[in-house]
Amino acid sequence: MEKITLPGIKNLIIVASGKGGVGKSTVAAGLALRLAMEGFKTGIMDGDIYGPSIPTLFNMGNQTPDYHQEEGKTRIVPFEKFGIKVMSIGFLVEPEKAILWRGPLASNGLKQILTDTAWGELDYLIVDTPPGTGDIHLTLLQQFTAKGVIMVTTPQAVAIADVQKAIAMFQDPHVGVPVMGVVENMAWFSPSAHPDEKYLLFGQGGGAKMAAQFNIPLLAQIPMSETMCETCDTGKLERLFEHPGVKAAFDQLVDGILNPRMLFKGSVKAANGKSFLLK
Ligand SMILES: Nc1ncnc2c1ncn2[C@@H]1O[C@H](COP(=O)(O)OP(=O)(O)OP(=O)(O)O)[C@@H](O)[C@H]1O
Repeated sequence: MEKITLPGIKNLIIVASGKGGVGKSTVAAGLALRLAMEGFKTGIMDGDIYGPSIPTLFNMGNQTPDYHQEEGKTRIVPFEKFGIKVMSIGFLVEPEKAILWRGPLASNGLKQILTDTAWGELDYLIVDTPPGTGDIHLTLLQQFTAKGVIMVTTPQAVAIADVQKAIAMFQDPHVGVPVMGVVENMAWFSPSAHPDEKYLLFGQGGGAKMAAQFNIPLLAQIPMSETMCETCDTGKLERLFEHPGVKAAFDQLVDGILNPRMLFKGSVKAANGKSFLLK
């Protein structure tokens, strides 16, 4: 099947997780914000049809976008906040209605919003997806040209097991989109008043072990902090990087996306998914 390349969009990155509630939307929003701070033209598309959280994270609930005509076609005008173009399925469909969408209706809905939004020229479009590996992921991966998928997990064994299943699907030759790496969120608790302290609430090493298993980079380990939860739930995204540990983790994530990363001794994996040996 011929893949759709969204005109004007240089890199489409999909953020996925095996399990719900691991912080996928927070990672997608933080990544978009960090890329925009780096000077990249950035957009975020909330494709989490069954629980769109981007409007909350960006403090933009209950807004309805405008439409305009472009070359004879009706286009949805994305919102803009923190220099990021923002679109969410939550701006267009009432959550109670979206939850009833199944299979092709859900995938076609997302496909239409992605293609009908007037994104303009973007260096990066970050797409937040529902948890798991459903029709929406298959549509995105099989029908759109994407740079790759970032997998978000928490360190616990139950979360890791679900992510393993998801990575196996993304790496299937019929899907064929590179998994750019793993982000371990809530890797440890680090109180805002004592950001140097680390409390390993959910164990240690889960993300690293999984990255090694699939030979993909561990892009970042994001600490859990009480202010991060409040920042996100009250839409104060601009304060996300006040915690030095959180800032360092997002710096590392962006670095891992922009530059090839060391994987194991002697081998390097580029963000395009190709591995090569270091001489
Ligand atoms: N590192 C963190 N520290 C503290 N709280 C966090 C962290 N990451 C995420 N959270 C909080 O956890 C909750 C779930 O995060 P989020 O909505 O990003 O998860 P999700 O995986 O996208 O969920 P869903 O399955 O609903 O799509 C939110 O309240 C968020 O603020």
